[in-house]
Amino acid sequence: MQNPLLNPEEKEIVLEDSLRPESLSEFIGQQKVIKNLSVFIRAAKKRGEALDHVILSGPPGLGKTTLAHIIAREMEVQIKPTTGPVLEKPGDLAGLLTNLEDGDVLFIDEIHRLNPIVEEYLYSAMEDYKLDIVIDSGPNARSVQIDLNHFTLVGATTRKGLLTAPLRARFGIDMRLDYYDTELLQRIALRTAHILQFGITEKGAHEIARRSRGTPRIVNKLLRRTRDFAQVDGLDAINDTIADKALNALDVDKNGLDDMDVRILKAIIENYGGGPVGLGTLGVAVGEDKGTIEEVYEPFLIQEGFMQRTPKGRVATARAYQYLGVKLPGGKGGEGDLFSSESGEPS
Ligand SMILES: Nc1ncnc2c1ncn2[C@@H]1O[C@H](COP(=O)(O)OP(=O)(O)OP(=O)(O)O)[C@@H](O)[C@H]1O
Repeated sequence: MQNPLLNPEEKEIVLEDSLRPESLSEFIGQQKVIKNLSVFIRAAKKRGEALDHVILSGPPGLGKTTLAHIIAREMEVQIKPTTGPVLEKPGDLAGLLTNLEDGDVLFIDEIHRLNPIVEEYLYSAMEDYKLDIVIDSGPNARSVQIDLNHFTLVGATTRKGLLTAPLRARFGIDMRLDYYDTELLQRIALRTAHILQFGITEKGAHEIARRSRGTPRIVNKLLRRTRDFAQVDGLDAINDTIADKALNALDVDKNGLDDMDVRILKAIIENYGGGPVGLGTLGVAVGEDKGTIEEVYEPFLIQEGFMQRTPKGRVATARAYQYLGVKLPGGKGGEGDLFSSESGEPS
C-alpha cells in the first residue's frame, strides 16, 4: 500500500523503483552490455578491487539507473545516488566522496550537467582517489589533499556527446544502452503485470510493447494506464482489445508515436518543406524544449526511419511523408501513391 502523503511525482518514483530488476540475471535485454558487465564485475570481485568507473549512455527510460543499482548489488557494496545539477559546488562533491566506503558506487545521473568546476575535482578523485580541496580564500587560501576510499563512479547520461574529453577518458567501462525490440518489451510487460498482480495475455503484452517506443519505462507506464481501462471495463486481465482501446485513448498510435512526435514531423514537412531545419527553430515551432527534442523524440524518430540528421539540420524521410499521407516533393509518396500505408494512420 502506498503512502497517501506522497505527491504524484513521488508515487511515480516509488512505483518505478518497485519495478526495477535487481540482478543482472533479472535484467531483460541489452545482452551484450549485461554479458560484459558480468565479466568485469566478477573479475573485480576476484581481485578484491573496486570496479572500474562506468559510463552508461542512451535515451531516457532504458535502464541506466536500474543498471547502476544492479552494479552495486552485484558488487555487494552501497550505492550513493545523486544527479549532476545537484552538485553545485566542489564541497557538495567532497561531502559525498569522503563518505564512500571501499568499493562503494557513487551514481551520478545526468552527469553531462555537472558544473565544470565540480567536474575538475572529479578528475583526480577518479584517477588517483585523491581530492585536492582549497580551503579559505585570499592570502589564507591553501590546498589540502584528502585520500579517498577506492570507489566506483557510475555516470549516466542521455547526451554522451556533451561530456568533456577528460571526463570521458576517465571511465574505463563505457556502455551504451539501445532501444529494445518488441519481443523484449513484451517480456518486460509480462514481468511488470506479474509484479502488479494483474492478468495480461501474450497479445495484450505485445500490443503494449510494440507501441512503447522501444522503452521499458513507457511499457510500464502504458501498462498501468491500460490496467485502469481494463478495471473500469470489469476485466481482470489486459488483452489486445483493451490495450488498443487504452492506447488510442492516450493518443499513442500504432507505431508508438505520440502527439509530439507527430507534431515534429508535421512541422518539418508542413512548415519547412521537409527540412533541413535547425533544432532550435523546430523547438519553437512545436512548443517543446530543444534539448528534450534532441534527447527524447529525435533518437526514436531517427531509429524508426522518420527523420534524418544532416549537417544542415533535421530532414523528414520518405517514411514520414508516407506516414502523414503527404506527397513527397519529388512526386512520390502520400496517400494512394507508390507507398502503401503499412505504418498506420496519422493521428
Ligand atoms: N531491462 C529491463 N527490464 C525490466 N525493466 C526495466 C528494464 N530496463 C528498465 N526497466 C524499467 O524501466 C523503468 C525506467 O528505468 P530506469 O529508471 O533505469 O531508466 P533510465 O535509463 O535510468 O532513465 P533516465 O535516463 O530517465 O534516468 C524502471 O522502472 C525499470 O524497472
